[in-house]
Amino acid sequence: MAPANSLSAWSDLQAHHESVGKTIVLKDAFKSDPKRFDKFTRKVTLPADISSGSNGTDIIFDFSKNLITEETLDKLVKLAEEAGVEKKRDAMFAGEKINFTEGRAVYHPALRNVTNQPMKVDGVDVMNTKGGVNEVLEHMRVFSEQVRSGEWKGYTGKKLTTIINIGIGGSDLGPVMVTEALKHYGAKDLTLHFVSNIDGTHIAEALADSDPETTLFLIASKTFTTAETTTNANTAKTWFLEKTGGKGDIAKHFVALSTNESEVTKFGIDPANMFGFESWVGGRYSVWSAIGLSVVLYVGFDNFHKFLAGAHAMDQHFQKAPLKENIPVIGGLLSVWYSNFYGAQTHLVAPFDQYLHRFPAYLQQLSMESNGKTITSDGTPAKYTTGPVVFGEPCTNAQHSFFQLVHQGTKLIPSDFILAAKSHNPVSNNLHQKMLASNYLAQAEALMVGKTAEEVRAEGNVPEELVPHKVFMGNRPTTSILVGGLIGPAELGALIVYYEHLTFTEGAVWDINSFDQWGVELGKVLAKKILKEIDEEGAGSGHDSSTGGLLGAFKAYGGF
Ligand SMILES: O=P(O)(O)OC[C@H]1O[C@](O)(CO)[C@@H](O)[C@@H]1O
Repeated sequence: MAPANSLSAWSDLQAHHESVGKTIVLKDAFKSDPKRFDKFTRKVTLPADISSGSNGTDIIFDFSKNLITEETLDKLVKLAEEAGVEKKRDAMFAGEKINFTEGRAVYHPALRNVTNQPMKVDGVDVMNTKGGVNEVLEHMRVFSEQVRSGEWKGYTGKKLTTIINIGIGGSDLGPVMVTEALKHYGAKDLTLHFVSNIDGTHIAEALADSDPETTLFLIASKTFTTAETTTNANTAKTWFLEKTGGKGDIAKHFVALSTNESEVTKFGIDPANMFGFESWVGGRYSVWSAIGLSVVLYVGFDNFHKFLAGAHAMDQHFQKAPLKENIPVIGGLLSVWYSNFYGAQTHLVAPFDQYLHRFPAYLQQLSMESNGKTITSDGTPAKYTTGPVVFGEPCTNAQHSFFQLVHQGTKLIPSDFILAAKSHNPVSNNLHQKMLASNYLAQAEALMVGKTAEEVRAEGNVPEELVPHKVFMGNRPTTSILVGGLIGPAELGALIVYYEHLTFTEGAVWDINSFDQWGVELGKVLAKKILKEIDEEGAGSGHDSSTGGLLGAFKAYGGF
């Protein structure tokens, strides 16, 4: 594919930005077009049998508070066409090796293919082959039901009531985020810990809280070679064997979620207790795979299945909807619009939902590990900016911390606000929910309409020298996502996949490979070398004076 800036739609958008984009005033656009909300709002509906609402759940994506006209959207769609977004999407769903730097298919949609469409990689039916998607799902179902019912017992015959998932990156962030988001559905008699950091505090705190007789360890690692995970897993194994006086049965207390059977076996886990998946599942897309076992254990298989089904519904929308109606495509094109034509460097995602408090952290890996790239498909550097810095926190908390900058700072920060119409906890007669919703609506409105100097003065009693400080420029774009009911498993699945395919669309336009992650390697290699040097005499070799100086100081102060 060609670099994005060589496409004629790109130059067209540049001209359009100069003539139209720069001058759009959103509040005026709403005044002059009463149908603007309808024109730029899109909806998916999740069917009743999977959704949390008895009549199904609508999820509304209101793009109308973005700096676009109908012409802008048409031109962005043209860009997607010229960049081959549909072709690339179809290649992904056809199991082609679109991860061209690793020679791999990108086939995580198969993991949530609950309607069992034929899906093949290299001619192999990945759904029904031995060890394939359906077989692993069945293994997850059986195992989770055994653990949840107490039929699966620890080495002294007790029910397992503590689950410690040891993994990092995609083998941690998805399970953490989803179990938090679905806490309402979680088994109340299970305690979950997620240990990811190599900082010994993380595993030590989890172990301190746990009883070896009733603890199940899930060692979650696609490669089973990640230093943090293998080190934490070995520490957990040593703790388990010490605490049980060597009587503890690893087979009853340790399972592996991985693609690497030989490393799993070397660690001492019986391959019968391994839940596998394939190399075509990228780490940041792996919560749908065996890596989601902690989710299944916590919320139960039926809920996990609904989670997959909600994701599948969004996959189908992405595959079938025309580009102009295609919700993740529009989201991705808006990101391109702001990044490449307005110079925006960031993207804020603020869920107005406490259960979604880890959603932004999850999206950071999804987006930034996927599209934090410079090199395009022909091996040359992109001459345009690519993946934005994604950040966020739940609201209303974020409003009381960094929203000052979003409202009055010098940067343009395109923002997504997410709200569910219904709360799982309608306490105080829904007072909290109504206040939450009023903030969700008010923030987007305030960011758009702003406040002029005249309006500040009209409030009265404002000293003239304070007027400029109280002005809000407004015209700051937001996308409002409204789940028309509760956020249950299916709704969550659909929301995640919206962002997955938004990220896909961005990468497809930018002509980069969204599916590798070479950028994490260099630091890993250097850390290995330095780890050795900590145990050797001196302050290492071949380092710059800062690294060498700090290494020496660390050894002296730490007594190493
Ligand atoms: O599941 P693994 O193989 O332990 O990898 C963990 C994470 O590490 C990364 O490779 C980055 O270092 C991520 O892409 C991945 O999700």
